[in-house]
Amino acid sequence: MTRAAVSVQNVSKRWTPEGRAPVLALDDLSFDVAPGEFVVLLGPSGCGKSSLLYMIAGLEEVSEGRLLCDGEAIVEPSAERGLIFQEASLFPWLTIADNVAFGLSIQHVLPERRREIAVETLRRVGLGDMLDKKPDELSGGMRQRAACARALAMRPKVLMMDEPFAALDVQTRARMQDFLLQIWRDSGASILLVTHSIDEAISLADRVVVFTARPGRVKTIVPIELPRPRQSRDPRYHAYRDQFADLLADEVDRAFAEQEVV
Ligand SMILES: Nc1ncnc2c1ncn2[C@@H]1O[C@H](COP(=O)(O)OP(=O)(O)OP(=O)(O)O)[C@@H](O)[C@H]1O
Repeated sequence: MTRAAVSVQNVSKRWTPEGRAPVLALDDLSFDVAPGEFVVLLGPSGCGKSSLLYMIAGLEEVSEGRLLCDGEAIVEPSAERGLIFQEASLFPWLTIADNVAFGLSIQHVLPERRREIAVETLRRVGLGDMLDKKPDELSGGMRQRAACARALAMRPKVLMMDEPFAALDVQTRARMQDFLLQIWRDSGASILLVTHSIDEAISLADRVVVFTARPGRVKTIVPIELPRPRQSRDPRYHAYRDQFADLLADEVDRAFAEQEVV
């Protein structure tokens, strides 16, 4: 049997904000991500999606349960598990090529090889002409592609993305989704992507993990059985859209109700 790229086993996360009562963000979550699988996490605001990514990235500890990457317990950050945020977190004082090369220096790649890998990866994401530009000279979509290049250069087994396209306009977002599917196929990495967008989930995912309102639990896991590229005109696409809208409606109501009580 193939080992899961990521295995989430009965994971709970409790945050204890200073001077306030503990918050149970995630409660007894279990699911696996297969090697090369594209999994989307969908759920109402505050249900713990980002918390889960931080824990898989090794930036936060689980309160209970176990997290494994390729059969090994996750105890700290690793180049095997890249994390990309909504706003590309590039160093503004470094060129795009140096931003990509910087991650490789942490991996102890020899300096001459770093530049080569950076150039090669930036070409793959269509930024071969932008090597010596600084991040603020690029558009939002280009900065996100540079952030993808920085993560991909490390050859991660798992690429995690926290609402990576939420700040982009509709057209750029659609192009970035196509771009992401292309690099996903090329790299063979597993992807775990958080989104609030039902359409993004249907366009991208092999499987969608739907979370309940906080504390986040797995409400259901829906495989998207549509050929790629996915056509929003397809009646089956509409059926998925209705299914997710119904699944989320109850949870969003619950999340609001809780906020009103607080
Ligand atoms: N560093 C932290 N310290 C304390 N509480 C936190 C921390 N990070 C998250 N939380 C709390 O955990 C809960 C889940 O937050 P999280 O950001 O993981 O949810 P989310 O599903 O990603 O939300 P959104 O979709 O709005 O980004 C929230 O109640 C949040 O306030």
